[in-house]
Amino acid sequence: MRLIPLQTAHEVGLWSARHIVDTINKFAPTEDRPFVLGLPTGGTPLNTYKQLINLHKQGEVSFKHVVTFNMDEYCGIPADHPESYRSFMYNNFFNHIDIQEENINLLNGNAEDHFAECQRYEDKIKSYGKINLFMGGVGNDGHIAFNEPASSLSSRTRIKTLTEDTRIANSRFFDNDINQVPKHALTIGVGTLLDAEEVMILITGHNKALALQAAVEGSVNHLWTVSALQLHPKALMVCDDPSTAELKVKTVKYFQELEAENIKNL
Ligand SMILES: N[C@@H]1[C@@H](O)[C@H](O)[C@@H](COP(=O)(O)O)O[C@@H]1O
Repeated sequence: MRLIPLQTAHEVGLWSARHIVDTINKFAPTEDRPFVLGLPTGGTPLNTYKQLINLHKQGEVSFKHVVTFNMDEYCGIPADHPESYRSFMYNNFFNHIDIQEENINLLNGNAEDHFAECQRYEDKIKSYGKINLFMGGVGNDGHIAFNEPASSLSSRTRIKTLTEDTRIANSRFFDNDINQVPKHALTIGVGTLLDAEEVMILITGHNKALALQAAVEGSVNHLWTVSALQLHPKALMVCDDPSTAELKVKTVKYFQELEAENIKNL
């Protein structure tokens, strides 16, 4: 695991966007060999999306040959609901870049047959071989995508019941009214995420400090599904200072030293 200890959420946005752009450009995608990018929603990645749009406008990256797969989607709200993850992605990212509509993959939370919809998604990912880089956030309770505590660490895309904690946390997007927050969502599984070539998790704010501690210093544990990344050969945690509050000083110091070495060796 590589942990990038930064100061602010803004820096997390800059660093992660630069990492995505550099990884896409190094891959040099073409129509026949597209770059496959996994994407999250939430408040945390907003800085990254803004910065990716800036870098695109400055001509530093094209998304023409990038295929995207989003992590999750609510069930039971219309696709054009302002808080659907589809709306979030178009409003905050897709409408501002040169991605081709047919390269955007989103789960349909209103599919009549959830099982078939989730299988279709898994099959579509497989048709590209693998996801090259999956970006994610983390819930206060350490969930990744909507893999709530006690999710199987080998789970695949499926329907999940959201915990009350998650619905309370997400009620800030629904007039602070938990009754408006959907009770179910379709989500990629922990196993789906672990299959990606590289996983980059963004962690900002003091309310994520326990999740980061569980991810880095805890043991692999299905109650903190983000801890499954300890099993991934190329996992990257990009953090701001408040989110590291529960880590041991020596843990943060070690990762700071590693990054200082990396910069020296560039
Ligand atoms: N399903 C999403 C997750 O993918 C996201 O990581 C989490 C944290 O969101 P935020 O970044 O707003 O704290 O919220 C939701 O539960």
